[in-house]
Amino acid sequence: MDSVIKADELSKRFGDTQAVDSLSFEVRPGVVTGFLGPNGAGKSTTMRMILGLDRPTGGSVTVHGKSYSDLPAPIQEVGSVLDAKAVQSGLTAHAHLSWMAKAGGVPPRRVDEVLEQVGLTEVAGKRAGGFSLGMSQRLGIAGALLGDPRVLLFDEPVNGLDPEGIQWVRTLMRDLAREGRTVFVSSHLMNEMEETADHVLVIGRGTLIAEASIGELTQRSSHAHVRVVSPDAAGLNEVLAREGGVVRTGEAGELLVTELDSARIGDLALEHRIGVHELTPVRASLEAAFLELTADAAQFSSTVDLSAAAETARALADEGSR
Ligand SMILES: Nc1ncnc2c1ncn2[C@@H]1O[C@H](COP(=O)(O)OP(=O)(O)OP(=O)(O)O)[C@@H](O)[C@H]1O
Repeated sequence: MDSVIKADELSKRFGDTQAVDSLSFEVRPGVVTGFLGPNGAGKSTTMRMILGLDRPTGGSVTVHGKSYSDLPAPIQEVGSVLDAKAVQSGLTAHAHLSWMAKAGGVPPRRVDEVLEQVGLTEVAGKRAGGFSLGMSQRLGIAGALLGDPRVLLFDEPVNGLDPEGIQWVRTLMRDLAREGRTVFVSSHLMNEMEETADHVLVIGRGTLIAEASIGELTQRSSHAHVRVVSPDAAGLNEVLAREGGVVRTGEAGELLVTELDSARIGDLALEHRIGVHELTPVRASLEAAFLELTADAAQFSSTVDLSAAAETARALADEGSR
């Protein structure tokens, strides 16, 4: 499918800081695309440039082939939450959204619809300034959905949310993508992206370090394997090795097999009349897969900034293990 957001050699310099450095990428509709990178990597600046809030110092970024300022009805094409606390704190939730609707040419009935959608109907008449961070995130999301846009940008949307709020945001993003919308969401947490995104762009020091689908990344990784428990582990080990399996033995005597999938392992066990008590495909964690990917990129690609890749992998792994 055609890309909706397209960055071409996009760059932004603030004084001595190269916040975004010749970044090229495309974001497609119908999936959640994660924008992953450690703090300060340039994610917010990139999102601000997509929304026309920061001017690129080089390159360009477009939405549906146009720069944001050239979109005829921006709020009805692109919805965003950059800073959940950026509401007019003196207004009620309802008044804040009504003001946004009026400014954006959106019918007033949408206000009640989006309040309902984000679960804020009960507190619609309360001042937004008194909202908790979770409620503010919901209000920010209501504002993003107001114009029923086909493109949604979320900058660190789960920061400060409780587990129930996090689950709610994840489900919402997946639902929006399933409706065919383009969902672009930033995070500095690898684990977060693993649960939410279908595809990830990884940036470090303003440059693109890796791009992959989550499935590709975690299934192709050498850390992906099949866990097999058998009363005749030694016999099965021999059979699997003969058929091209690479077998390690785990701490509890289980077999950890790569190069053969679970169906083939099950068939071979049956053929040789060997009992199997457990047969579980285990995906690699995104973290392990990413460390491997950046190591590969460092080995094979001259276009990747090696020290940035290593630094990014380290920073993301540190965050993940915290
Ligand atoms: N208005 C600004 N003036 C000067 N420097 C800036 C400005 N905005 C961002 N920067 C710098 O640009 C770099 C990228 O920042 P950016 O906020 O885009 O990163 P990020 O990946 O979104 O990280 P975070 O999650 O911490 O916001 C950082 O070094 C930051 O200090």
